[in-house]
Amino acid sequence: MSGADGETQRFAVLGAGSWGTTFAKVLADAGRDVVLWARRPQVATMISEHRANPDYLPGVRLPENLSCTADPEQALKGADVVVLAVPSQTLRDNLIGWRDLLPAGGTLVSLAKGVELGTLKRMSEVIREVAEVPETQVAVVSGPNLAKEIAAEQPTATVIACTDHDRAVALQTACVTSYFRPYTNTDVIGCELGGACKNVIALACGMAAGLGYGHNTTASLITRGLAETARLGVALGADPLTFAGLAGLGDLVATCSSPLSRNRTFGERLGRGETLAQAQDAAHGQVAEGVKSCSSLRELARRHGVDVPITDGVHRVCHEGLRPEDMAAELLGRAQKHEWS
Ligand SMILES: NC(=O)C1=CN([C@@H]2O[C@H](COP(=O)(O)OP(=O)(O)OC[C@H]3O[C@@H](n4cnc5c(N)ncnc54)[C@H](O)[C@@H]3O)[C@@H](O)[C@H]2O)C=CC1
Ligand SMILES: O=C(CO)COP(=O)(O)O
Repeated sequence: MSGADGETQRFAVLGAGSWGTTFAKVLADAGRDVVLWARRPQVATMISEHRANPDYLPGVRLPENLSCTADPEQALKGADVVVLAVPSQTLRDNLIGWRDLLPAGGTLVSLAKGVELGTLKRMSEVIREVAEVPETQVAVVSGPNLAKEIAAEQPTATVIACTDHDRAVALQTACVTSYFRPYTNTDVIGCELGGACKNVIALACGMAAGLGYGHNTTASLITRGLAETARLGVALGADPLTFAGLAGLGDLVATCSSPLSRNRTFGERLGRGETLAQAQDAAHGQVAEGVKSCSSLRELARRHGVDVPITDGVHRVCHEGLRPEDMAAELLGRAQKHEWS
């Protein structure tokens, strides 16, 4: 990777939703040369001419040194680092369209938090497969990173995970700002699992809030959610310590507690008795990844013989008509056990 200090790299951020736009702002604020790709030309025009992306980040002024285009070829021209910021279930198809434009030897970075339906692959696995690159060329960013807070330059930390430590350090250097503090990790599996699972647990916490339950219920779901995330992660080869870190507990707490979380908000609507379709309408096209990842994670856990009762309940509420109050009763009515068994 050119420029270990991050100075000479050119970044393409593909996806101008909440997180893609915010991450591009972070890179621009860090002084990097960055081009953002927006799917809709009107979004690209709005960003280029008015320094704003009001559909996703109302009230946020984007830096002057951030350019935006709706042409992927233009976004990717000369890029050393490609940041993928589209919803996880769309990553494969988008990447197939961009494959021939990707830089040889460049770093591919996933911002997406999900597990692909059908293949049950993590996003870095999808990237490796489609782009035909080694795992050392793929990095992921994951942590307590609610886009709107970061766009408002509120302090936060994150994890940049790559099996190639030097590559992770180069990215860390490239995106550090006064409000954004990245740490490195080589446990890509754990960081990705943490990011995908917390969306499902946030749906459960939202359901609990919608049912009128308080902080004890939320804390119990967060803690037992972390236990099932770690169980699954370890079965897949993750380092258990990762789940105590920013991409595990950190992201879980932020997402399960914040009204800014789309997953938690979605779950809250279900808990109040709305249907899946009503909750989807209210999301206005913004992604609540856990609604799909609950199914892929549940299947992944089944294949590895891992018990994930909260994820299973969320799947059944979202896709099999179980009522949230019945999910709560079922979770409480399970056979009693030791906390760590
Ligand atoms: N928003 C947040 O606070 C954070 C989001 N993430 C993750 O980043 C990924 C992207 O999330 P956001 O930017 O928040 O999503 P979003 O819903 O705000 O934006 C998604 C973007 O992808 C584009 N896109 C490209 N192809 C698409 C397709 N086929 N269908 C739908 N959209 C398509 C959309 O036009 C839009 O610009 C997700 O996996 C999410 O879990 C991770 C950390 C923070
Ligand atoms: O990943 C996130 C925070 O780290 C964003 O969560 P939501 O997708 O639920 O808004």
